[in-house]
Amino acid sequence: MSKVTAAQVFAASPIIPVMVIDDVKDALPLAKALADGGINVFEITLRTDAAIASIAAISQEMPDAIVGAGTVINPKQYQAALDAGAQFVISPGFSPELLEFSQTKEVPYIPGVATASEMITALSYGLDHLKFFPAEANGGAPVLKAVSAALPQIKFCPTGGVKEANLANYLALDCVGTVGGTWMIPAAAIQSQSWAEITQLSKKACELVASLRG
Ligand SMILES: O=C(O)C(=O)C[C@H](O)[C@H](O)COP(=O)(O)O
Repeated sequence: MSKVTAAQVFAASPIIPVMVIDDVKDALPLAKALADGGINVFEITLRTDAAIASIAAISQEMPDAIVGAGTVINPKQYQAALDAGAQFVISPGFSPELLEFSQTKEVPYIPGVATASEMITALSYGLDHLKFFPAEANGGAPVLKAVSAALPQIKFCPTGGVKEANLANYLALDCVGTVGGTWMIPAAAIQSQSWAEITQLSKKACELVASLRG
């Protein structure tokens, strides 16, 4: 497991899958299915009890992957994620305490933002790689295009409602570094352990990105 910056996280993969893992036994097969499809940056949401153990398992077994903790909403979770080996921490939003805490850690923090004021607040902490959440509900690519005219120093990871049908709108923007989403990981496929299906969907997503980005 190596140290990475937020810029390296964004550069490492044009797609960051948001992984909801209910059972730690699914962690490795799921991560390997995504990696087989060409995706090796992972956001494991802390919305489940199995998340921390899943981060630890994937970090240990897949040293070439970049493993992140998602939905981190307080410093306690932030620290637990770091202890498990998370290489980046990402949130749907931020709080003053999370921003302060992040300043004491080397592992990069990618806070979620939706407004120009939140973006400016993040910038004041030196954070310029941000999650735009929930992307589609907040106006999607047109909003990012408008906001980046004023704040061109920010790179975004739009997440929330991003899927194959609207991917092109986001990837057309220079301010979009990567996109987050779940469309290549249907919950039913995890439940039925259909790992080949997840590899297939990941491959398709990567091919689509390659064709859009040229
Ligand atoms: O918990 C978080 O921090 C999140 O990022 C919430 C969702 O998992 C993403 O918004 C993915 O949303 P969909 O791709 O629309 O399924």
